[in-house]
Amino acid sequence: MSNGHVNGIHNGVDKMHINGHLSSSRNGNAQSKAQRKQSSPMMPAFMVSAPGKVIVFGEHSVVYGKTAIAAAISLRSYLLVTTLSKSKRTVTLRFPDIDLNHTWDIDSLPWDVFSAPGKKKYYYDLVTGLDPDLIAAIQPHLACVSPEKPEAERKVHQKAAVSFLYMFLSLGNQSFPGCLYALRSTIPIGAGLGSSASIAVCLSAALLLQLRTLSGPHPDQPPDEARLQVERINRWAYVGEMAIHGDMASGVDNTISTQGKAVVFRRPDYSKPPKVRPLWDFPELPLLLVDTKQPKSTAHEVKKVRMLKQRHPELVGSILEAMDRVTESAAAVLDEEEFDNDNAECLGRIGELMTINHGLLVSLGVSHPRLERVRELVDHEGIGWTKLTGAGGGGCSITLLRPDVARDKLEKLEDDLEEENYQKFETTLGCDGVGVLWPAVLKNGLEEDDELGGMEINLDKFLKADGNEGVEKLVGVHGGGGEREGWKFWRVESH
Ligand SMILES: Nc1ncnc2c1ncn2[C@@H]1O[C@H](COP(=O)(O)OP(=O)(O)O)[C@@H](O)[C@H]1O
Ligand SMILES: C[C@@](O)(CCOP(=O)(O)O)CC(=O)O
Repeated sequence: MSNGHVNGIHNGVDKMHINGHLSSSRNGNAQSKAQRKQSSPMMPAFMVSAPGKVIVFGEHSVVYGKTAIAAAISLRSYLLVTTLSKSKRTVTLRFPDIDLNHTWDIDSLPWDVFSAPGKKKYYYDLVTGLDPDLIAAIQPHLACVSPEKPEAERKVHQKAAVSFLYMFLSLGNQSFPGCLYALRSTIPIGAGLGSSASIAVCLSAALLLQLRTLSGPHPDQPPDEARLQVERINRWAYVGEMAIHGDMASGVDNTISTQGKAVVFRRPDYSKPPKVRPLWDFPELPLLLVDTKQPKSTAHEVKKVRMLKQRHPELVGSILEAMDRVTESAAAVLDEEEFDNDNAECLGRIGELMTINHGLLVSLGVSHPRLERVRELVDHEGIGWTKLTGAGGGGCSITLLRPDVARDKLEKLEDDLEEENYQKFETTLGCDGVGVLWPAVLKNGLEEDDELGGMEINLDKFLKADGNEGVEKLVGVHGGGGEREGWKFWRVESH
């Protein structure tokens, strides 16, 4: 780890004090004056951001240790973290996309349960399952979240809240400063594009930054060090994902959201970290991303497959095995040096594998008539190859477009989709992973290290920003390539 200030944050030995190793503020004088951490100035407001993803191959089979290929997309979540003055002992989530605004009194949270011997976890721990006692301790603090809302909305709120509270209570301690976490996302919610994972990644990165346990990102950081930071963020984001989806979550969503670009992912042993192979040269595939606008539940679809597997272990086992072969074949094709994303034959090979993958997903029962309708429209016109992406049961599909497809055919498809209430998304694959804007100030063309100027991202404006465009403009995303001024990313590539 590098020393000194990184990104304006101290790192190094003092993190141990903050993350609970030495701190014992609740029993007063146990800590000697000499050991006590010097009071530090209030942190500036800062932002973190993490992308959504598409699973190109291997959803569901990945839950059973098979291979998946996933790529980060340009749709992202943005989290603005504001530290409150010392006297304010509250923590607030303001997530206007889902109309959630909830405040907990920090001192009323179940710190004793989370810091009990055998329960306490540290920022460097690998947590591979949720602790039922800790989940139980959180329940009373969820019960008060949006009690007046209809059941469906309440569930969405509680998922976000449980993910946050589990991470906050595991990583933090009672002397954590009062904070406000404001979140906006350009990723459609619950559409199979990894909205929950991107939020878990933002929250994990924010908490680890607040605890001063991360170094960087900074431009001259060695890739090994950057990888360690990204690994830590990912581990805790996985905990947040499990809190939403249960222990069956494979971790592919949070991994691609943290790391960015594209990855070949496998988790054969859930007690160990996954095996992740980055695909640095992931080709710019001509993809059409379509949201069916049919709500789905990942947990429900994953459970359906589990039950099917219990009823037909051998049959489902062989389907999962076939899915693994499809993904491995696709990885091999994408890895070929001569793979050319403008070449019809190359695309056809990937397209064929997508069609097979989709067929296998259908046989597991995770498609939906609205997904099949997209496939029908695309197949009828011979436009490309379509598969569902994510958990299925609704959500999104991806279509790999033939390079020679006539413009008018494509326009007709787009019109048909619009008429039938589908939403098309323009997005790029292989985008950056988790990023940090520290402090939350846009330089407006000034030099990076110019201390004098810049425009602070205003909380109120952020909360009220109009749609995806408004959010992106406010956080400094501009230009067709999604350039972001001032944002920094952990650079893990070593080539
Ligand atoms: N923009 C958002 N603001 C707040 N919470 C969100 C947002 N997007 C997603 N979430 C949380 O993530 C959950 C969706 O997770 P999930 O069903 O896995 O969908 P996805 O497939 O998009 O990841 C929601 O119920 C909500 O708790
Ligand atoms: C179905 C699954 O493979 C992917 C789920 O993706 P999403 O939540 O629909 O974005 C589940 C998992 O990998 O944990």
